[in-house]
Amino acid sequence: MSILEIKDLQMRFGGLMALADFTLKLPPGELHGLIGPNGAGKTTVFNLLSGFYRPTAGEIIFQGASILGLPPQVVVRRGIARTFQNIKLFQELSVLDNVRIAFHCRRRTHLWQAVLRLPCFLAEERSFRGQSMEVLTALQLADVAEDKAGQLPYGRQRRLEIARALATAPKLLLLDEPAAGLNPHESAELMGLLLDLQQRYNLSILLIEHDMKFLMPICQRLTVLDHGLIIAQGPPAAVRSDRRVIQAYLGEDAGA
Ligand SMILES: Nc1ncnc2c1ncn2[C@@H]1O[C@H](COP(=O)(O)OP(=O)(O)OP(=O)(O)O)[C@@H](O)[C@H]1O
Repeated sequence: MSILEIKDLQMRFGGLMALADFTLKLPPGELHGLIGPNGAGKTTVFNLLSGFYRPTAGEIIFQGASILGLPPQVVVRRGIARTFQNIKLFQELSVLDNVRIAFHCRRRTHLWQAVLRLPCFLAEERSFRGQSMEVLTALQLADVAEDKAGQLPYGRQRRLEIARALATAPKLLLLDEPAAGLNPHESAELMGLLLDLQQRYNLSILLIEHDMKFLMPICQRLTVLDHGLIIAQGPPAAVRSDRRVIQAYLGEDAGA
């Protein structure tokens, strides 16, 4: 069974068809790449999956149930977490607190229990702190847990965004250009780290990335969008040699 099934998804903004007939079945544990030129509709797919937009047509089934029309905070609790193209951290808070905040959506104790500092609240806090440190360790950020997020080098801020998404205990992780702004060495390191996370947390991952070089070796399959339409879907080798992909997206880099 697929963990995610998207059927004929459509998003229209006034007269602009940003996405049409988008269909994808994602098996559990797949790392799936989403590529295409600027404005092709990639981020729109993420906004639809995470509840930021409501589609004008189509269906999204996640773990056997429709998530259509659910608001973002409910979608997160169902098990879909995302990162953004532009980093959205709490710059003034510590690295650890940025991750601890994300545990909020898993909190079982109530505000009045926090105010009275009841044992159940304190135990939950301790558990969240421990789990946050585990996530930071997985992202190789434990050594900077007490530093301000805004003072981290750019590459580490990108990793912190992923750590924060992981803290919501997702089954499906949506990563919007996680390697944007990284140098080739940092990008390669990040892709290796993503493979580790996929195994460690048993994740399905949908990953938007512009640089095909990094995507090809780590993805099981790819979907290529152009002007809101899927022009190819399949294993990297097949997609790479698809004539429409070469024309629309890869151009002269296809053989590189
Ligand atoms: N909220 C919106 N209102 C109007 N048009 C939008 C909105 N969001 C996206 N679009 C349009 O939909 C199309 C697809 O945009 P989208 O951001 O999904 O592309 P993308 O493939 O992620 O591009 P990029 O690689 O540049 O991030 C674009 O033409 C964009 O201008």
